[in-house]
Amino acid sequence: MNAQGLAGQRQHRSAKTLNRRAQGQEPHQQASARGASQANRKIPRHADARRVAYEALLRIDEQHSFSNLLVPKLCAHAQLSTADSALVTDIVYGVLRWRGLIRPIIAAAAHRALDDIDDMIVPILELGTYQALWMEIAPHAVGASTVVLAKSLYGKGRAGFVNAVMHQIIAKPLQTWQSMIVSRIDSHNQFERLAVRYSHPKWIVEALYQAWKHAGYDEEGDAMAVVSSMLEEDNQPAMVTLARHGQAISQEDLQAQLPRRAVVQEGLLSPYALRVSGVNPAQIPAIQHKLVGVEDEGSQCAALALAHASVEGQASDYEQQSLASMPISARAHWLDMCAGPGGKTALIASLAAERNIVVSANEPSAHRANLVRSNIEGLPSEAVDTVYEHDGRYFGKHMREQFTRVLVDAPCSGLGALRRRPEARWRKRPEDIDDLTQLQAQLLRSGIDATMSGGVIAYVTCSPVVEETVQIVDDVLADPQYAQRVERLDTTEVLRRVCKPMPLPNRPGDVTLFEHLHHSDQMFISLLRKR
Ligand SMILES: C[S@@+](CC[C@H](N)C(=O)[O-])C[C@H]1O[C@@H](n2cnc3c(N)ncnc32)[C@H](O)[C@@H]1O
Repeated sequence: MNAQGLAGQRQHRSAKTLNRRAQGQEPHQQASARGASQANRKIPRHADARRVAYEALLRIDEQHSFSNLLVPKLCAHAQLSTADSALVTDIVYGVLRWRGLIRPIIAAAAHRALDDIDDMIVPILELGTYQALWMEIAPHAVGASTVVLAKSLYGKGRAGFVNAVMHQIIAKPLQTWQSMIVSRIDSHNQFERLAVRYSHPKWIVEALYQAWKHAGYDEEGDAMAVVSSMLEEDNQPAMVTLARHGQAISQEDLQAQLPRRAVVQEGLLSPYALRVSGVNPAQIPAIQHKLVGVEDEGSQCAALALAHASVEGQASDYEQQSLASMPISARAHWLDMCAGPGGKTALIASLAAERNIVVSANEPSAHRANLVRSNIEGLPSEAVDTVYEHDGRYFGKHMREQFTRVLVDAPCSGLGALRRRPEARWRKRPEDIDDLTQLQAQLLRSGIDATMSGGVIAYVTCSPVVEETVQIVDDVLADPQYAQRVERLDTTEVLRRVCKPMPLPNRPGDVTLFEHLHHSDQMFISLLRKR
């Protein structure tokens, strides 16, 4: 199958789905196995783990559910054991991550296009393929359990088909399938080859390539090999990272609260970070008391960069004269303009409080604004004076030059955090980025306008995509209204000063953190100062 064949197959498939949606029908309402399926699909209590995984996949596809919310809910409903719940999570997340390769394998093994296979059977084959080729589960046992699942839901006929396809699939190891499928793609189409090998949409592979080329790291080495490493990282589950809220608790006291079984690693980038696995964060007392949050290290670096960049002139005077004895309204203020759910708010507000500075947070979504309020409960009451629910563009107009530091953690495509959201890569569209860039630029302008002379603005995204990052900053700074009034700071210098030693670009200016280099989410940080 050539590149166009694979891409065409996916497009055709989604066109088929969209067409059904346009007619008011969900995909499951038309395929041939459907009549029986609806009755059989009600998950019984104590259902088999694979049956729960199947239901999760269907609902994620049909109802656009989020896997991180749906899977625990279904596992709880089915009263699965902890081990079975972990199995369901592994399988569902694995299929969601790898389906860009799993689907061509199924099509090749079935000797037919995926569109010619019943929509209700494809997820059963996806689950079987992932378990047989990716997990260390005996392939023949997987084949048998996959056939049993198909038979129990859709009867003997379809189980026979599943049996035949699974038989083909387990006959070859993953590497053989991978090479075979990739070799069918034109060797000149390197992006498509990487897209299929590492199961990403091609446009994301191209966007990551461009992001790397712009990021200013050592140019030695093959950029395509670097992109392969990034894609590989996207397919690995991320470790949980904790962020201590400033001096609220020491690293030692936090470690003492972790259960013995926890695997603990010092932060790689942030002095406030602790990486953990084998522990449910919700059960750690310091998390319950909001002295510590769950926050990726890239985000922690962004918060630290804002807090430690040098302010000058009026902003510097304000910060130095800000005293605990002063009323809150008279103290220096920082603004967290796009704050929900409040991970960065808690860290920057704890750092600000150490200097008698107050943070104002803002989040237009009421639900997310409440998450911000909840996230800051462990901080001293004067650390955050208000959680506004405005559109961020309000501040540049109505609170001009009020803040000494402003964080614009802009809404973005989130392509830098794909490893945390297994289904996200298939839901994003290049048009999503076009829709966001205008808002991103307006929020940055608003942030600059809300900053007083000598103050600092951090423009941050958890996306490395050039159009959402460096291009936004370049365009705003090229505008004559801002060109003379704003200078770009050297973010590499600030991160070198406040974070642990880490790879940084070879030139001064903005920094993009990359999963494969920093083992954090991909985070873009640009620091600007108002003249
Ligand atoms: C990347 S998230 C922020 C993450 C947050 N800073 C944290 O660390 O937890 C972007 C946020 O911007 C909010 N947002 C969307 N449109 C906005 C607007 N017009 N003005 C301000 N915030 C907006 C979104 O609701 C979302 O919560």
